[in-house]
Amino acid sequence: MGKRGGRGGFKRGGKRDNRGDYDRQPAWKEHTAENPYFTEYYKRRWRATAERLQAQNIMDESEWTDFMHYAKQLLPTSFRITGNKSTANDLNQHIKKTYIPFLSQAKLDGVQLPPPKQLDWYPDGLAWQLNLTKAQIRKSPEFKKFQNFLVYENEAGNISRQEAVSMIPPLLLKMEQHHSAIDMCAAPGSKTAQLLEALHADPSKEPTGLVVANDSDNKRAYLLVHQTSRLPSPNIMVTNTDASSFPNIITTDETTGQRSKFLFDRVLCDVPCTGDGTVRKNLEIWSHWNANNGNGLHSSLQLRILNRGIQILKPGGRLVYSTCSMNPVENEAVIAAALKDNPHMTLIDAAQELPQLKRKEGIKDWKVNTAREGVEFGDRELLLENAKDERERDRIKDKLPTTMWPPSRQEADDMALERCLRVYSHQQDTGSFFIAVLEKKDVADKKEDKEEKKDKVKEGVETASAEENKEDSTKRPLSPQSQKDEQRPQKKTKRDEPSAEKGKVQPDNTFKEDPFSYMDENSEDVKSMTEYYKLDASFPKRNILVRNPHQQAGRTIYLTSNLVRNILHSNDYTRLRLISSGVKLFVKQDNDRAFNEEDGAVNRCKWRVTNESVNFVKKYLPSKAILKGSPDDLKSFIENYHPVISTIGGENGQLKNTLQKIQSGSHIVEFSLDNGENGLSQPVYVPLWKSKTSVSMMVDKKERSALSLRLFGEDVSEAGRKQAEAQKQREDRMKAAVESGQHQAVSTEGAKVEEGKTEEGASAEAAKTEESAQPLETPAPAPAAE
Ligand SMILES: C[S@@+](CC[C@H](N)C(=O)[O-])C[C@H]1O[C@@H](n2cnc3c(N)ncnc32)[C@H](O)[C@@H]1O
Repeated sequence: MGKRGGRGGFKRGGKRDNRGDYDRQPAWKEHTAENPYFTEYYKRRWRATAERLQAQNIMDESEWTDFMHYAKQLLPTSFRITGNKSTANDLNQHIKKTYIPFLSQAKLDGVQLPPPKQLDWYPDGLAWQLNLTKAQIRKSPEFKKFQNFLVYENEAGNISRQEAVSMIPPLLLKMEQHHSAIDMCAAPGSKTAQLLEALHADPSKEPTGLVVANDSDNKRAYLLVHQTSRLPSPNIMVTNTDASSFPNIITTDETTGQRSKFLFDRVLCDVPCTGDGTVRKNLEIWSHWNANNGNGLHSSLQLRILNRGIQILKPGGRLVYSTCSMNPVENEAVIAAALKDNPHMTLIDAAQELPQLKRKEGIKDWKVNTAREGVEFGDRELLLENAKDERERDRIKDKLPTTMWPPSRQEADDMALERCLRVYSHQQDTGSFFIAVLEKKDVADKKEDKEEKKDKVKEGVETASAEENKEDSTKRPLSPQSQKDEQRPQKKTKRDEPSAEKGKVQPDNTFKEDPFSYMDENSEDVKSMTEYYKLDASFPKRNILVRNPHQQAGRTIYLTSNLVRNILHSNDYTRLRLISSGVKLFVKQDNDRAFNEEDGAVNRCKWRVTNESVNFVKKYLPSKAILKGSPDDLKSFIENYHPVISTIGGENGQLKNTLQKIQSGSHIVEFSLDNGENGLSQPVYVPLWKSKTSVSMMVDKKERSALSLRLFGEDVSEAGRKQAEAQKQREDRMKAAVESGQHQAVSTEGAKVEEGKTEEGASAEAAKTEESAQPLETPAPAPAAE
């Protein structure tokens, strides 16, 4: 989160100097939900002159106790139902019909436990909150079952654990299927997932938009590759750059060949922040919190990222800036500075959007912690006046730019800073969050704006607009005023080098990704794929991507959208620091000996459809090329990884007859599974690999288990059986230990295992390795009999 450690130097009880209290912050007691500096910063309790009663004035005095009460409670779990609209509504109905009734009866020690509740402000009721402790869940058989269901569905990518308030920014971005969006600071990717869902909301339409998920941290960028693969999309690009100098993207008009700068319809700046809105989840923030951290982030990163976001936003486009901090220096101050510098940007009144969401208005006045300069809430001009020499003056200018201070009341009113949204923990039992929704005036508005400005200039109200001169320079991220004030050199990035400015690509030796190239649509490999699968002529053959410079099919073949293809043709991927794009389309299946040696096979094709691409590929197949299966058939595939064909679906299985007749290789099966309650009203499509006498369903084990749970009420898969066995063994061990008087030691161990299971979620995702990011689609080995 870009948090910085507090500066050392002043120990608790150490020598006092004149620098004020905030800078004396000691290494506070580990993980105590208290921090007097936090309280003093947001609400002063002492020296209670009327003006100082609340240092930042972020909420009414009367609310503070309530706020602190919630801030000290652990955060309830919240989750969203993911996927397109119809599958998400299905699963939501399943939760309501299958789980809520019996969870509403659940009691612990005779006391009724609160069932999960829908977040009333979230569209279509697709987000839920569960307010129980881990221990309560563990002890309640009903909730334990529900927890198990959540874990499986989360792993299968059908639900996503996400902090409730973190769901707000993408909703306010109003992403549609034709929009191109960039998530500038995207990892671990929960908001990117929401953008992708919006892009694919209507499964009957092929989206023309784009989602670029960017993060400057290399490891976290790979986490994005994993996270975005949960919602496979040909319209995704994952990049690994510093958002404050995000490179210009070029696109080429296919008819005229004209190259132009690409701008986004939607920009999300969910910037690194001090994170004090997440204290209910990240307890360590209580001990590390320090007002200086917010000061440091304001100009070094947050404002620079926002300014770059504004530069790459299309006129008429929408931008959301958000932080999980309550600090006005990281919030309204950044927005005010950006608005001053970009008169073509306006704050949108989002009062009517998400009407059920309780929120407070943005603030127009705040104070800046200047304790390091010896005055607690100092005035910048006075500090500069009192500086003892030029060096100190330069340091103050550098550390405390003017943009940190509030604009004049008139300016704040003109900017309508009250339109920013502040959401606090006590309002609806969540974390705290800050969101600002901005819009870039479109061309028509701009004309009006210019006219208006001319009039103003005539009237002598304003001098020429900075907007006309606004260039897309990564070297001028701060406002003209602050530039003038600061006269300090900006940190240089590689892209700031003169040759980069002239369009020459600087070799970046730190970037080691394999190249991206598109296959020749007339190549033998592409022909073999299209002929074998009988792909419709509308299949976008020219968008088949490979990861080598030779346009040759490697082990994995990807599919991208037209727009991604255009971008990849028009830009050097190393300049964009592109690390992945598109959806995994086919994987080479070349280790099935029986298949390779099979006699008489026509159009033998070694490219098998992946589970990620099955829903795209099936749209281009003639309907008779899609096999049909029943719930019994599916059960055979879930129970056994490589069932022998003759055993599939029991005695009356239809699918086995078809499988016995068709040639070996990759096939797609449609399962109609709706029983009115399982939340599977849409057919489920899965890829199969048929070998000589056996078949494998190429679906990873987590998804098998989730399907099994929905269909049969239990996990009948091999993995599920093993897990159940392990659980039973643990319980037996615990029982034995209790009997032999070692209860304490073993139950702790048991609890740890359970916790590990229940903690699978956004934060646990972060720890996942690349290995686990790979789907567990192991190619079917030829059965022993073959
Ligand atoms: C608040 S988190 C983003 C959370 C994310 N939007 C989500 O909802 O899952 C901030 C992210 O910004 C990244 N970051 C920090 N500095 C950055 C920069 N200069 N450019 C791009 N990303 C940056 C961090 O690595 C971190 O992943």
